[in-house]
Amino acid sequence: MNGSAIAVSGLRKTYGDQVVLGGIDFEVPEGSVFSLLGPNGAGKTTTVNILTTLAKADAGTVRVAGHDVATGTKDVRAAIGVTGQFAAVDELLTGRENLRLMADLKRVRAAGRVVAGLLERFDLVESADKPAAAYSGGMRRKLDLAMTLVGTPRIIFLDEPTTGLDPRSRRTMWDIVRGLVADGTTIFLTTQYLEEADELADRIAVLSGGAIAAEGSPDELKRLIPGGHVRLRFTDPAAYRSAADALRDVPADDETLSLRIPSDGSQRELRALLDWLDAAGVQADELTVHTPDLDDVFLALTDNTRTDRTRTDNTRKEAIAP
Ligand SMILES: Nc1ncnc2c1ncn2[C@@H]1O[C@H](COP(=O)(O)OP(=O)(O)OP(=O)(O)O)[C@@H](O)[C@H]1O
Repeated sequence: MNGSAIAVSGLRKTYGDQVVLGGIDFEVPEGSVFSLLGPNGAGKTTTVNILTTLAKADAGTVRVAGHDVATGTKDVRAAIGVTGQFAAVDELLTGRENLRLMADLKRVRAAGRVVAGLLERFDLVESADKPAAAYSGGMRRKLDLAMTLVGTPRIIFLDEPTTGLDPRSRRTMWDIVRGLVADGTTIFLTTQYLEEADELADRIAVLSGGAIAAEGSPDELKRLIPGGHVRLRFTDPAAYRSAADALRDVPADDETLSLRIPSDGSQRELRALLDWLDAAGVQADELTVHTPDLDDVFLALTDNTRTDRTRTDNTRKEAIAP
């Protein structure tokens, strides 16, 4: 396998006149986490579908676990696990029965032991004999992932694995993913949560306009874009307007009544900024120091079509002295 779990070259896919993937290339080393990000409609699911043999490419080559997806469909399917697609949870069956069914389908030996091990690992022992219909969203996602792991696939596709989970369940999922990677599993992750990609991914590719707009480690991507900023927020539209007039060259957002001032967030720059605001008679209600994060990378590299951006934790809030 040359150390590559997934190798994609010149991958092209169109629907009618629409070029969804305009010849993309990327490689995922074995035992790593690769995250594909992009605005809604960028082609993430299309890519996952092609890589998992559910859709056909128009051109290019895709090798997964050393097999060409076009000619080695069976071999690819035997090597991969996909959450949310192949491993559909049957609501009427219990967690244990769902796992057992999957184990039987995959002809796993010592199925009872494998199932018991997975229930334990995913902390589902207590609810193992309840129907999946009675599971919470988080438990269902855990069961879904547990079902994906039956047969120990070497490459796992996780399509938005933590959407809708509370922060604790999300962290549990992250720990599970880290455990899988520590065991040598390769993870291909799509997520709406940039914080999740930041936490888990070794490499991230940002898909936009049919091409990979940037690829690199989370830190490399953050270095691609200019530094941080200070955001001033106002509650009074008149105060906002006069501040926007006073600070003419600063990007302003009329909807949120906020101004975005480029800054590295250092104490020296903040002091100078506060002096400048005082001199200009600007009185904001909230001042936020924002260091570059993946949200910034995402917004800089894509067409700003995404509005449901999530905030990462590196935003500090500070009160302005009246
Ligand atoms: N079977 C299909 N027939 C026609 N167009 C399709 C088909 N599947 C996807 N598309 C189009 O291809 C584009 C990419 O869709 P895709 O689902 O891959 O995007 P995505 O990045 O996964 O988006 P999201 O974040 O919303 O899930 C969209 O414009 C979509 O409408």
